[in-house]
Amino acid sequence: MAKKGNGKQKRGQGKAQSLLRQNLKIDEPSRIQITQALQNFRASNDQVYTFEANLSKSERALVHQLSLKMGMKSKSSGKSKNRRVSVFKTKMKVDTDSGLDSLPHFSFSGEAQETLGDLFTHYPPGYGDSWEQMVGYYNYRTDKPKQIRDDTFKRPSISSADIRKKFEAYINKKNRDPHLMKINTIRSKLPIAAYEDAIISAVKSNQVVLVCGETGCGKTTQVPQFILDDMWGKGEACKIVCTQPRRISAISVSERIASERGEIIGGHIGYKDEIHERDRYSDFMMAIIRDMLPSYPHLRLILMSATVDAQRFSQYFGGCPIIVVPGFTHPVRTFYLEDVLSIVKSNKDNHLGNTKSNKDNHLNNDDHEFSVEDKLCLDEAIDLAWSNDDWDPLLELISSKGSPEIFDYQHSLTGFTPLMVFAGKGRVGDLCMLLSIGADCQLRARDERTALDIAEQENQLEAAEILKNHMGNASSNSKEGETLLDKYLARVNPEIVDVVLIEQLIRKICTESESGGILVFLPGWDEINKTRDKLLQSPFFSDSKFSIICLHSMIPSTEQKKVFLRPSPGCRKIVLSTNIAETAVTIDDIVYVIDTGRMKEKSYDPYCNVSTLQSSWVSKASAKQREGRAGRCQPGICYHLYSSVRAASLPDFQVPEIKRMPIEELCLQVTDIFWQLALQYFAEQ
Ligand SMILES: Nc1ncnc2c1ncn2[C@@H]1O[C@H](COP(=O)(O)OP(=O)(O)OP(=O)(O)O)[C@@H](O)[C@H]1O
Repeated sequence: MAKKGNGKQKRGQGKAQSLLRQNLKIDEPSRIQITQALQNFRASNDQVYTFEANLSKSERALVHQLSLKMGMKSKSSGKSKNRRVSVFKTKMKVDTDSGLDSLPHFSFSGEAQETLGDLFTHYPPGYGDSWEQMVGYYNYRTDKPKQIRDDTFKRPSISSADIRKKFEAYINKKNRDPHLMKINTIRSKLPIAAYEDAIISAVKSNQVVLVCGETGCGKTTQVPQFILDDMWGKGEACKIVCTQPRRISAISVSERIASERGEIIGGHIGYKDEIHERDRYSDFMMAIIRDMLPSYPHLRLILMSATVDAQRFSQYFGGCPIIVVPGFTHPVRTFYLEDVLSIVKSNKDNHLGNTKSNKDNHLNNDDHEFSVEDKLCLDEAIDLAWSNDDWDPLLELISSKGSPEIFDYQHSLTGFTPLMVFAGKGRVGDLCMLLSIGADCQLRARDERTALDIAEQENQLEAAEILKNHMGNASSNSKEGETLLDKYLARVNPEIVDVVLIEQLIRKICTESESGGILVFLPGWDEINKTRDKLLQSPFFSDSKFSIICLHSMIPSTEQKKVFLRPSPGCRKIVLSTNIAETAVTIDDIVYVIDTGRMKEKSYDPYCNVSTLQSSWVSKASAKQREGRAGRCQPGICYHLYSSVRAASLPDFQVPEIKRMPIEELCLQVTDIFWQLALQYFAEQ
C-alpha cells in the first residue's frame, strides 16, 4: 500500500520518476567514469563529493539520476562554466516512536504488478517440487515434531567384501559397455584427468585441499569420482557430499555423474534439494567446518573453484595445498556491442563466416608468391621455434624482412603463424612486437585455432590476455562500429536490457546458420518475460521451428530439466536464462551465447536501510563463465551486448554476498536453525 503523501511530496516523486526514465546522450567512457566515481564515493567515508566543473548538462543529469538510484542526494550550483554538481550521503530517519505508520511503505508499479501476476499464475508461490524432500520441516500447528535425523555425514554401513564386489562390477561394466567406453575416452581427455593421483594423494594427507580448476577442466564431475574409485578400490566405504550453488546444477551434475558411471539417480548417486540460493550460507558454513575439522579427523574438505582467491583461502585453512588445473573449452569467438550493431545492421549473411577460416584449406600466404626455398626456410624456422625453442632463425627472418607476408606467413602443414608460436610459448615480448607491427591475430591454423586459442590451451595466460585486449581494441577501433555505438548509446540506456536488439540478433543468427542452440543471459524474470513476448510477437519465431525455454530459479525442477532435452530435428532451442545457467551447467547443444552483461544482485542499502535486489553489471569472471557456456561441447560464439570499453571496466570478481549483506540477517537465520535443532532435541526427550 502506498503511503499517502502531500502534494509537494507527490510532485517530488513524479520528478524523481521522470529523472530516472530520462534517456541521456552520454558516451560510454564518460558514463563508466561517472558511475565509478559515484560508487567509489559511496564506498568511502566521505559525506560530500563534488564533481569538477567540466561536466556537460547531460553528464550532470546522469549524476542526478545515479545518485537517486543509489539513495543519495545531489545538487548543482554555480553558473555556466562554473556549474558543478555535488553529491551528499543521506541516511533515512526511521521514527520508532510514532509506530508503524511512520515506517516507509512502498507500492508496486503497474508493470511490476503485472510481472508478479504473470509469474505467480505460471508458478504459484510455494516450495516447488523440493518441499517434500526437505529434511526436518516442522509444522508446529499440525505435526507432531518430526525427527531431524539427517545421516548425511555418517559413513555408509557396508562391508569391505560388498564394496569390492560393487567396484569389480563397475570396472567390468566400464571396460565392456560401449556407452561407458565412449564416455571414458572423453573423461580421460579432460585436463583434470592428469591430476587424479595428485588430488588423491593430497586428500589422503590433508584435511583440506583447494582445487583451483579453470572452467571446463572437469573438477565438478570428476573429483568426486576420483575419490570414490580410490576408496572403493581399497574396499573402504565413504560418503561424498558435494554442494552446488543452484538446484539446476545440483540436479544436472548428479545426473551427469550417474550417466558417466552407467547408473541412474537414486542408487549410489543422488541429490537433495534446497530451496534458497546459498551463497552467504556456504561462506558461513566454511567458518563452522574449519572449527569442526580438528574434532573429526576422518572428515575431508575439498574446495573447488575457477575463481577463488586461492592464497587467501589456503591461508584461512592453515596453508592447505593448492592444486592448479588448466581449463578446457572449445574455441569461442566473441563479439561486443559495437560488432553486434554492425552485424544486425548488415543485410548480408556474413557474420558467421567473416573471420578468416581455413575450412577450404586456404592459407593466408597462398595469395602471395613465395619461392619453394622461401617456404622451406619459413616452415623450418617455425618448426624449430615450436618444437625446439630455437628462436633465432624465426626472429632473424622477421627482423630482416619485416613485411606482412613474412610475419603473417602460415606454415604449409600446420597453418601456424609466427604470432601463434610466440603466443603458444608465452614469448610475451616477441608477441607484443609482432602485434605492434600489425600481425594479424584473426588468422586460423589448419585446426581452426587462432593465436588466442593456442595461448589459452597452452595455459599462457599473459599472452592470452594481451591478445584479448588487442582484439578488443582492434574491434572497438573499427570506425563503423564506433559510429554505430555512439548513435545507439545516444538513444538507449545501456543499463536497460534491449529486447529489440536481442530479437534482431537471434533472428540474424537463425538466418545465417541452420542449427545450434542459443542461450541468452538476462538479469531476471521481468526481462525473460519481455524477451519471450518480443520473440513470440515476431512472425519469424511464431512457428514450431523454435522451442523457447525460460530458466529461472523459481521454475520447478521438472520445467528446468527441459532445457537439457534435444529439440526435434529442424527445431531450434532458444534458452532465456538468468545467471543460474552460468556455472556447473552444461547444455550440450548450445553454440551461441548472448550475454546482456546484467544480473540481479542482492545487496544492502545502508542509506535507505533496506535489502535490495538490483540489476547490475556482471564481473569479468562471470562474463568469462558465460562465454564458456558456448564452447562446452563444440566451438561457439558469444555476443556481449555491452561495449568492449565497458568490458574492460568490469570488476574482476563480484563482491561476495556475505560482504554485501547485513550480518544481522544471517545471524537471525542461524539462530532460527539452532531454534529448530533445540525443538528437535526437546521432542526427542
Ligand atoms: N551434461 C553434460 N553433457 C555433455 N558433456 C558434459 C556434461 N557435463 C559435463 N560435460 C563435459 O565435461 C566437461 C567438464 O565439466 P565439469 O562441469 O566437470 O567442469 P568444471 O571444471 O566443473 O567447469 P565449470 O567450472 O565451468 O563448471 C564439460 O566441459 C563438458 O565438455
